Amino acid sequence: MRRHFQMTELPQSGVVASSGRTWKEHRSVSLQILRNFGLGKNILAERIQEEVSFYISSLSECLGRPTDIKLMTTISTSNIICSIMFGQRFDYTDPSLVKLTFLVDSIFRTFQLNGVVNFIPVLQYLPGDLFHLKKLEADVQEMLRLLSVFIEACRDGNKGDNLVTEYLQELSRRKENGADTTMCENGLKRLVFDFFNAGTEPTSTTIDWFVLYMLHHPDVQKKVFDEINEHVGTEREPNIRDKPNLTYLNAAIMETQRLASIAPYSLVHTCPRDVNIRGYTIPKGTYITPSLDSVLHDAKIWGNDVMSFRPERFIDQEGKLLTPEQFVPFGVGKRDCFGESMAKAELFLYLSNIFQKFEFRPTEQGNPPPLKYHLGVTAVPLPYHVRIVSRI
Ligand code: HEM
Repeated sequence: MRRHFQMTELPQSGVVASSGRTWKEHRSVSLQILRNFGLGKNILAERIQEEVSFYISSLSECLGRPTDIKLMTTISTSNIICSIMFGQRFDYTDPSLVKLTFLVDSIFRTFQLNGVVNFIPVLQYLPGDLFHLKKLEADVQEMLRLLSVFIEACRDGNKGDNLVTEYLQELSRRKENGADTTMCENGLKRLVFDFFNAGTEPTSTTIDWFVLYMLHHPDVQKKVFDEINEHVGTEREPNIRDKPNLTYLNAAIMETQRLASIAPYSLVHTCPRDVNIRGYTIPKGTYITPSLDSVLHDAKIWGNDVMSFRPERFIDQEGKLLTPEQFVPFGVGKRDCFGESMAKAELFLYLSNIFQKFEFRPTEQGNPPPLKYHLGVTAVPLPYHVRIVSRI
């Protein structure tokens, strides 16, 4: 179960923060819709690949000069989720998309900070905005307003495959059949809000961390490129069918997810009933904050070099990729990440394509930016600049 957030404007539905019947129905309907669009198949990969081409063009415009790639990356990953939800992608300078991207960043930054208000609700009545609750409310309202415009634009039905139209059609079908459903207009709004946030920021932040680690480990960056060069070459773009052959890149992505541990406290759960674990009773309704860090950074699992960046730990002696069960960046159990397979396809396609075409260097030779981060819902590297050099 999820906990109930102290938010006034956000409909209590969708997938991320709902529980019980509402969660079950919204998760399964969404999964069905995304499967019809090709989740887990190459059709979705082709949509991602198309967006990656636009991203590469954008990076190409920044060659040679110090560049902060974060905004571009977030806009690009949000475009993939837009194409799924609304059946269209947007130009990187589209004012609504740029605004939405800033709002995602702001919401992820402030959500964890004001979490304390959920544990001690009386704090929300303190004067001022110490826990940024008012700011969060304003950001959420603005995001809902902008997303509602995109939702409305889907109602005329000429946007191609999209989640909004499919949801509305399924809702009508269930109503016509007299089904007892939790689906409703507010449920759609909340679903779109959930997917826009969850589907944009963690992927973009992982790419941001990967590039940062490559600045610190040029030897790893070289091996990533050499592997791409050997198995794909530079004449064609890497595609999803290359994934099984690029073992070192896959391992470097996993090592980034392990070490950066971008969702260190996952999402808060609520205990659905009294549970007894090793002699301790956890009463029904207790908030549970899973610590993914405690697994991803456990020296007993990963060895004494647990805090070093070493992709080889995910490769066995025969050169095959290892996926230990303790590799849990997407959470575990029934409420694990809904978008795991999509995120894995995105990370592979973005990173194989950009590291095939570019070398990323620190702006000051031998002096990479610090591995420091801001902790909100996710751990986001502090803004940094890179110098992008073309390999082709
Ligand atoms: C590298 C990228 C990503 C990471 C590291 C990540 C990680 C996570 C984590 C840790 C959770 C919480 C699991 C729990 O509560 O136990 C989660 C939930 C979720 N994620 Fe992701 N995620 C990523 C990308 C995505 C994408 C691309 C989507 C696209 C739709 C997505 C959609 C969701 C949703 C809807 C939930 C809530 C699931 C539920 O409550 O049933 N995520 N994710």
